Amino acid sequence: MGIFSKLKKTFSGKQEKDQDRYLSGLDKTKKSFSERIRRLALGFSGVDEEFLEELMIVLLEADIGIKTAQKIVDEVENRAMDQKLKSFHEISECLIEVMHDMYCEKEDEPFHENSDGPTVILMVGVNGSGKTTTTAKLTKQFQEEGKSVVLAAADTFRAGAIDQLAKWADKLNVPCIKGREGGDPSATLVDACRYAKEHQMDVLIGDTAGRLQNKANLMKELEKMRRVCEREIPGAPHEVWLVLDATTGQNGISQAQIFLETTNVTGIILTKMDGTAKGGIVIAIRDLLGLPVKYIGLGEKEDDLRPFDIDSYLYGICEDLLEDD
Ligand SMILES: Nc1nc2c(ncn2[C@@H]2O[C@H](COP(=O)(O)OP(=O)(O)OP(=O)(O)O)[C@@H](O)[C@H]2O)c(=O)[nH]1
Repeated sequence: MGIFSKLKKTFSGKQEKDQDRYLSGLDKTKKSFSERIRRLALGFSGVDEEFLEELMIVLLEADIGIKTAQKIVDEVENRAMDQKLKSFHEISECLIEVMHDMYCEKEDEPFHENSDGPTVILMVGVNGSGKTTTTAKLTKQFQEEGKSVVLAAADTFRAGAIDQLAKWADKLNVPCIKGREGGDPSATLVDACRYAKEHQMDVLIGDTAGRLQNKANLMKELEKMRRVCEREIPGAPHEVWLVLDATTGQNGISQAQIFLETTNVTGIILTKMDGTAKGGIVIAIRDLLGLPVKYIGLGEKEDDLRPFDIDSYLYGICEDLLEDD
């Protein structure tokens, strides 16, 4: 069964709330991606140089990035030759299949849950990427799984960041360990780890500052945070999630690379997917950074976060093309 039939079988007609949010959150990407692919169909007369060039442009417009886009184009060309694909429908299905296979090439590690005490998650990323909002959204998700959560407002750098997280904590009714503005974020994390152990919390989420002004400083700060967490709770931090703003496109990938060079990131959370037509960045992240996209942010409310799933994502961006089937 081809990927189009598989996606249709899995998702068509499903009216669940979760899936609706996934689809509406990807609406901008879907509209522009499907529209551009359909435009490609107009002048299609086979997989020739002109077609491959146009396909490359479509992928770049979706923010897949030049390296990854080139790989996809080459692979579509190879498969089209090997499998003697002729019609535009076959080619567009092959394209989605190549994107799927590229994402699935690497296996995802499951959530590193600490079976022996609180699971510590550190949120890292540049200012404004959505760390604080995502921390709140994650809190809600863990609460829905029946887990207790404590927050650590370890962004002691940005004025107002502590209050912002504390407000979310009030709203979600979870404890929040607050640092002092301008204070040492590691000290806040130590307090939070101790609180989590003492109160037998399931999850501790640490919202950190996103300073990128100097790689050496960032490295030092992140290393210290890891060290103090590990000292308080062996194996912590169990996850370090890098929050990236999808609307910053390829720029976001460069930022990510700096974080990857400075600390052991275990996953990506891509925010503001609802605000961009360039959702192809998911594929570029996977290809260039090798990291799984754990969650995607699809809005500003606490419910607007979904675990990333490659099939739902591909269905979300190519749903209109399936109708052409
Ligand atoms: N549309 C949309 N907006 C989002 C999403 N995630 C976060 N935002 C908004 O992005 C803005 C920045 O989010 P914050 O959570 O404050 O970002 P931050 O990384 O904590 O920022 P600093 O505290 O400055 O480091 C806020 O206005 C959020 O409401 C999302 O998935 N979709």
